Amino acid sequence: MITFDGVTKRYAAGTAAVDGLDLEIPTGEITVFVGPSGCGKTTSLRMINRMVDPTEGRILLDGVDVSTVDPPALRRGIGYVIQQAGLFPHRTVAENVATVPRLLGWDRRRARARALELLERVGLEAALADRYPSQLSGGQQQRVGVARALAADPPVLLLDEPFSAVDPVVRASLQQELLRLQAELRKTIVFVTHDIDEAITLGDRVAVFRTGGRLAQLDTPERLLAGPADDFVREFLGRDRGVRRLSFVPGDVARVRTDLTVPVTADVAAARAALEGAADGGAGSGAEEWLAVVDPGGRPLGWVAPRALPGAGTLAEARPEPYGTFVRGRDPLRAVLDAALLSPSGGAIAVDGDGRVEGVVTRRALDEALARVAAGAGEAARG
Ligand SMILES: Nc1ncnc2c1ncn2[C@@H]1O[C@H](COP(=O)(O)OP(=O)(O)OP(=O)(O)O)[C@@H](O)[C@H]1O
Repeated sequence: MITFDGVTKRYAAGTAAVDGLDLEIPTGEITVFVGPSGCGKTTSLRMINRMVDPTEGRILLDGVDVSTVDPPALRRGIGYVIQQAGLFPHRTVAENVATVPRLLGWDRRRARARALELLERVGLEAALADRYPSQLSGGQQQRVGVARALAADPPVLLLDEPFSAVDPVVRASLQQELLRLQAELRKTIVFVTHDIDEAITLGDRVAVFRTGGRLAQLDTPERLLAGPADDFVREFLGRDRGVRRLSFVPGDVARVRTDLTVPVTADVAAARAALEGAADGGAGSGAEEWLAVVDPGGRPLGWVAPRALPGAGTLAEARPEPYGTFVRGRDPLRAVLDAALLSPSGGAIAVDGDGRVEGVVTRRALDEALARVAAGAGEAARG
């Protein structure tokens, strides 16, 4: 755990870059510092590894005041990655990654083996190990930067806008890669960005800073989206806050019905009987619900409206309409909504991890789920 205890930083010019910061950063989680330019994110980050020392207050790392620790010793336990990766241009990729192990006295062979292992971990081919940084793409350089920071297996990682110099597609893949790595490594990560979407994607908790180096709100992404503390945070979170919040609500809050799925080989009379049965089953208005037609392998073929059922024969005579799917038990409610918006039925087809149909979320069930989420947002806002 990293604790900021009444931390203020004033540079010579006078005004505070960071002002009275109290903050706890839990072990094994990603905490993101986000806020507009100049709000003191980088200064706060650099006080953790003593690249900057506070004017007032203390920073504790697992209870130890970092001002009492010799900076080189402190930094051995803290990996650090900056924008543009900051690689040594005249050292190869493997030498860059092996820098800290070599400083720690590892022999050349062991340090190289560790470097190669880490390059693989961050998704780089071993063939890149003997190139120089200038021979890599921006995204590859950032991966090397992350590998280098991980080389001595430090418990803490400080990442200062590490992905901001790469294009959005590469950036999204680096973000996913970091989340995958973190699921394995469980480091204590402090990540600085000015991009609120990046903060929401990566953070277990997000600290929103306002200009003047003050903390505006510290919360989980979900709670931040549901209940911004004030107008500054609300503005900073930007548009689509309600829909974005659905990414944090499990899709399972929407009830899945199994009585509206019919195989394409079923005959129309049986399908009609299924609809009548659904109506009698207390679920309401079954006779008006659309049916999800599945192929013999259990995969979806599309929706059929009751009024579009053929007069006789099997459902193979019907013309299925477009559909969207979500993976039950995995995807968030946002994916259920998205799937529903791709379907003229207004409902979503639930599939398992192999794409086989498990049931459907009807329009009505989705409405009920959204209403519950909206009620929850009201509670979060009232606090
Ligand atoms: N070495 C320094 N000397 C004087 N002032 C500084 C120094 N470093 C930062 N500042 C000032 O402190 C304030 C906070 O800077 P900091 O770099 O921490 O902000 P930031 O939130 O990381 O901004 P950005 O997103 O633009 O990088 C700014 O007003 C900046 O001008």
